[in-house]
Amino acid sequence: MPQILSSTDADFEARFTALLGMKREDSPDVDATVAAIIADVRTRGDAAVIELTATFDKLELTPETLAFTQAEIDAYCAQVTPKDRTALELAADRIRAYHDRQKPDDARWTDDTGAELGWRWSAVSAAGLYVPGGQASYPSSVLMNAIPAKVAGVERLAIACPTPGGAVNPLVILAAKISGVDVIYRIGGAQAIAALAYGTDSIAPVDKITGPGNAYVAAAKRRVFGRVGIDMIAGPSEILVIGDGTCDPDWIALDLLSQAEHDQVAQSILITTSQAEADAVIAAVDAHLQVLERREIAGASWRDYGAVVVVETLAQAAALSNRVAPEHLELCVDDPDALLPALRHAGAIFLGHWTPEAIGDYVGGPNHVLPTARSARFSSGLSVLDFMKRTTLARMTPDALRAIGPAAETLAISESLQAHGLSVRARLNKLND
Ligand SMILES: NC(=O)c1ccc[n+]([C@@H]2O[C@H](COP(=O)([O-])OP(=O)(O)OC[C@H]3O[C@@H](n4cnc5c(N)ncnc54)[C@H](O)[C@@H]3O)[C@@H](O)[C@H]2O)c1
Ligand SMILES: N[C@H](CO)Cc1c[nH]c[nH+]1
Ligand SMILES: [Zn+2]
Repeated sequence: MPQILSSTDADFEARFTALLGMKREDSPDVDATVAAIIADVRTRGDAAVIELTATFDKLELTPETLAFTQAEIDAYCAQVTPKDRTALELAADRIRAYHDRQKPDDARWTDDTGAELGWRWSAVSAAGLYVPGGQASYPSSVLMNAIPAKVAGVERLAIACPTPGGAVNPLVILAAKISGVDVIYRIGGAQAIAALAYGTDSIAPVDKITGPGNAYVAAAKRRVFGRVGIDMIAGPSEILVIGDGTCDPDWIALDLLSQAEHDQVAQSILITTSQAEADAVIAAVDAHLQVLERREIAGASWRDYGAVVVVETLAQAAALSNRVAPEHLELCVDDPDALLPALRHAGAIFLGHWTPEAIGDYVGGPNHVLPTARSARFSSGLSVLDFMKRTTLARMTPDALRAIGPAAETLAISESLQAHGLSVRARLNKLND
């Protein structure tokens, strides 16, 4: 059974706070394991990656087989059915169209002193794209990572994707080909993140690592940050549905299960103003859990981390949702636009009964790599900007330097940084010659 809470219960605040504090992924155990894996890869390079892949993915590799060859890529792509290819291409087109709109503009202007100022955006040179592959395979995550990187103009794209026991989903390979990826490594987990960050003899290091993954992947990304850039913590999936009793409870149940089936530590929460809806959704989830293919994973997630919260008003629901800051937020209410202004913290919001979160996972257009573990309070879903950085530009003229240079000199003296002041003064003196 999930946790069942009612806002009128005396212990509601304590129980809701405990729900927020649940440790689903950042446990000290995971972090200690990840620290040891990263250290091993830094020390032993390919040998460590190969050994860890044998341990965790039950796959024997050599330095020569770490990456798929072109012949393998072509052979896997040829296995994809026309129906699957068409669906993948539709998804790719929609994701590209959405992300094309995110391209930022450079800026350049001259202020009233004559100083020319601005900024210029440029792409990182090489990106490492993590595509999960432990408990499920994710062709869609290939597109969600690679397309914004391409739109940004990244020169070299490397994918890391585990293939447990050597099992390969041909759609993952086709998605990589469609989106212009340069190399696909069949490695996963913390060892893949470490290899992309630090490099090995066979794996060239990248500048930025993006993409979702399980708790080990998320912990590894936290640890390599600084050596490389990362997008965000996109860990085990989450969904929060706000209901007002107007949606089919079966639809809500399936939406909750769609994220629960990702991982035993995924989290699905319903907050509703209707006790009848809460009861009906719980019953519908139970019914689906009898037959769902991934019922073990989804059932464990629902039992251990699921929650149904009954509240008195939608305003209350919105306030609680903001405290959760979920990865995905579905507004299964009669008037989602009326509720939207009250919702500040969520990775992605899905408006109305006709917008299942699963559309966003595949074909909606927005990115499905989204912040989890309450990090939507301060970060956003993957975008073109994650693959770019902004460089500022400045050009002084003699007049501009005359106007603002003395203030710089004064501030340099106040910081006891003599050379700073002198570098400005040398030019001002020249102007006074
Ligand atoms: N937030 C998002 O945007 C988003 C998007 C898609 C998927 N996801 C999440 O990605 C995750 C995918 O997880 P997954 O497990 O299927 O694939 P994964 O590729 O993330 O993880 C598999 C790897 O985990 C490592 N691993 C597993 N057990 C380990 C252990 N005991 N010690 C050390 N390493 C270990 C192995 O190296 C293995 O290769 C799910 O949690 C899913 O919810 C999130
Ligand atoms: N819901 C996941 C993000 O949490 C993304 C995904 C890919 N495929 C299916 N779902
Ligand atoms: Zn999903």
